[in-house]
Amino acid sequence: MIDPKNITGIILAGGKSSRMGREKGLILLDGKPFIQHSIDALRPLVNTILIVSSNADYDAFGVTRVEDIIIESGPLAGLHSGLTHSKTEHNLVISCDVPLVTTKFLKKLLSYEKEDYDIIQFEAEGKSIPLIALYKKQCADRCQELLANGERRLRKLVSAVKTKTITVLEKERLLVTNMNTVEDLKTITNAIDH
Ligand SMILES: Nc1nc2c(ncn2[C@@H]2O[C@H](COP(=O)(O)OP(=O)(O)OP(=O)(O)O)[C@@H](O)[C@H]2O)c(=O)[nH]1
Repeated sequence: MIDPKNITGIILAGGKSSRMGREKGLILLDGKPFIQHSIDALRPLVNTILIVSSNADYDAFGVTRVEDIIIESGPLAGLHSGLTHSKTEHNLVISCDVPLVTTKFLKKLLSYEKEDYDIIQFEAEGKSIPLIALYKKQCADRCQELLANGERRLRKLVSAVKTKTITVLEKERLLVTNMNTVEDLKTITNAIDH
């Protein structure tokens, strides 16, 4: 397992939340904002947490906030900024809209560290999940090159570097639920209430 002092937690929260209609990271689930769920899941595994967003409302969470260096360019640019600001080789990256992710689940990403991958990500039902993943800081340079070429697709980064993909178990599927719409929120609120 990697020492927490060698890992930074990076939470991407700089999106437009246009499908949800309000700032996703601030939505309450079980009385706690999504972003606080992410902070709590990361906290035991890392010494430093960075929120990547231009929204100063996130300053209320007592965590360092950094802004995108390349603006209006989506999650790849958020990742670029987070990795550029990070002072550690290893970086646990999550989006702010997966509030059911747990520490135990994230720990799985840390167990392959000796194999020297640039990215260790999950996949579920044939779809990769690069926004719940472990990244080497050196990926920042590749992000920058891609963005400079007008590329915004995270999967272009994933396919360009040494990547390990771990399949999410059936019983873990709920944990990676991505909340993009009010419907998603209703479905999940019902699922965890029952
Ligand atoms: N820092 C940063 N994060 C971003 C950016 N775009 C998206 N994200 C984050 O990346 C994750 C996935 O974003 P999406 O759900 O694809 O996009 P979104 O803009 O948040 O939502 P929609 O407007 O509904 O597409 C979320 O945690 C976003 O906050 C960006 O330009 N900068």
